[in-house]
Amino acid sequence: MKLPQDFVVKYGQLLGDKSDDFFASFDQPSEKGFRINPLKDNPKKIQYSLKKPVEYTRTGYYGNVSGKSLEHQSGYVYSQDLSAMYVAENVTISADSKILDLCAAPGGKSTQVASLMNNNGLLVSNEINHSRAKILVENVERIGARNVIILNESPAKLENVFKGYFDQILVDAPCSGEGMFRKDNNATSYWSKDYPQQCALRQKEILASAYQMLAPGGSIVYSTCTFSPEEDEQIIAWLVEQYPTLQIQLVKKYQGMDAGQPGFANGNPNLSKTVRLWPHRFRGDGHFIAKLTNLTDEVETKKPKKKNKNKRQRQTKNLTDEQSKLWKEFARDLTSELRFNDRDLRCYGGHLYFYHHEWPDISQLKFMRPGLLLGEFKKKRFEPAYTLALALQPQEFAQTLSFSKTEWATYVHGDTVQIHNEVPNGWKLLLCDGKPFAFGKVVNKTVKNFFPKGLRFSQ
Ligand SMILES: C[S@@+](CC[C@H](N)C(=O)[O-])C[C@H]1O[C@@H](n2cnc3c(N)ncnc32)[C@H](O)[C@@H]1O
Repeated sequence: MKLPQDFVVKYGQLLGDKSDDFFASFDQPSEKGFRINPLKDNPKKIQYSLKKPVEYTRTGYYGNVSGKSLEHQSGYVYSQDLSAMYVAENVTISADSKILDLCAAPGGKSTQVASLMNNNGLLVSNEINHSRAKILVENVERIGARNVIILNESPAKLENVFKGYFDQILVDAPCSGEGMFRKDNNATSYWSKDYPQQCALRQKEILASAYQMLAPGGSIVYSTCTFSPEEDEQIIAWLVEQYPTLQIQLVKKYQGMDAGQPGFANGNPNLSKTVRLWPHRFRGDGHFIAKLTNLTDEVETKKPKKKNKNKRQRQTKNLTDEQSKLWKEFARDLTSELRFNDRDLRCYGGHLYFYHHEWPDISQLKFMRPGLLLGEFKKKRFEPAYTLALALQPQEFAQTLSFSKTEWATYVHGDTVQIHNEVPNGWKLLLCDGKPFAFGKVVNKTVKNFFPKGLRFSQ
């Protein structure tokens, strides 16, 4: 690979006699990894080999998964770089954790955190870029978590709502992406000598917002997929100088992982508690990870919320009597805990969501998914969402219908499926190999297709 000349000079100086190995690593293929999803029923019953677990993760394995497989479509597996999958392992998760993933698209880390939360607490997954936020929605919905809100906001806007709120904040920052050179040849074309410094300015702004949203005792996990000291050790050195209540925590180093280098910044010895995953020393594409805990016990008073009368407010209202009746009719086939109390149901523009009544008010923010999408009200009927199907275990819906792999392929392609035995008409949770993958509606031995149009694919 042709690396930018300034890059070669810079890392030649920083790495000395190790730099040849570093440069050579860009010509080696990336080794593949994937994670399984403990939110699913029988998460290990998949076609992929689980013989090679990734030792520094709870759910990671070496190997390649196909984006067109049943396991991928139904959210049982998620393909992820071997170094990227160590980041979320450093987020502390407890039963009622409030967690923010501030720079979340396409969703590698959000899906990992959500899959480890066991549907407890709250994950707010945010992405500033709208088209990337749509991809985030697709990826997060597939894993079937019930405790995720997906937003499309700038970090500064989030501060108005979430000041001092989160126990854990993940900042997987936009960066100069040097760890992407191997995968994406284009990544070298927008790299320049000054690029890391420009990225560092943006990272500081993002972290300043993150700090405002951190609860006393809470932690920030900061990561990049780049090697530049300006965006790694120097950012952490700046952060602890700027916010003295933050203390750098030790990130555990497994085989092939190196300590962050104090000499790459201001010499603060605590920087060696951070971790560097170099591509010539480790099997992934490369990452930097730091964890900092907020040792203050002061809770700043909330800023009063400014009301902007000209701003278009989304319509947020609870259910009409008719909507409530239609939902209850459908929910009879759900297990009792999933019938949801009215106070945990919200309707936005005809779409029904599960939104726990104790979650904060997000009506002034741009949201992509205000909670778990349950379905949509259409002229005097309720149509359950694909998202709900993926959030269910087979035993949680009374009406199921099992498909063969061929029938599954027909359905995800967008076609109807004929059935040969007597099955009562109505909504069915469709299963293949025991895995819920969509809702379908049986009408006189035909399963009408409700697979989302934008997600259809052929084998
Ligand atoms: C490294 S990527 C995140 C990858 C993601 N965490 C994952 O694991 O799939 C960084 C993200 O930050 C977003 N971003 C860019 N500028 C930002 C800003 N000023 N504030 C917050 N996020 C920003 C980018 O759109 C991008 O999606």
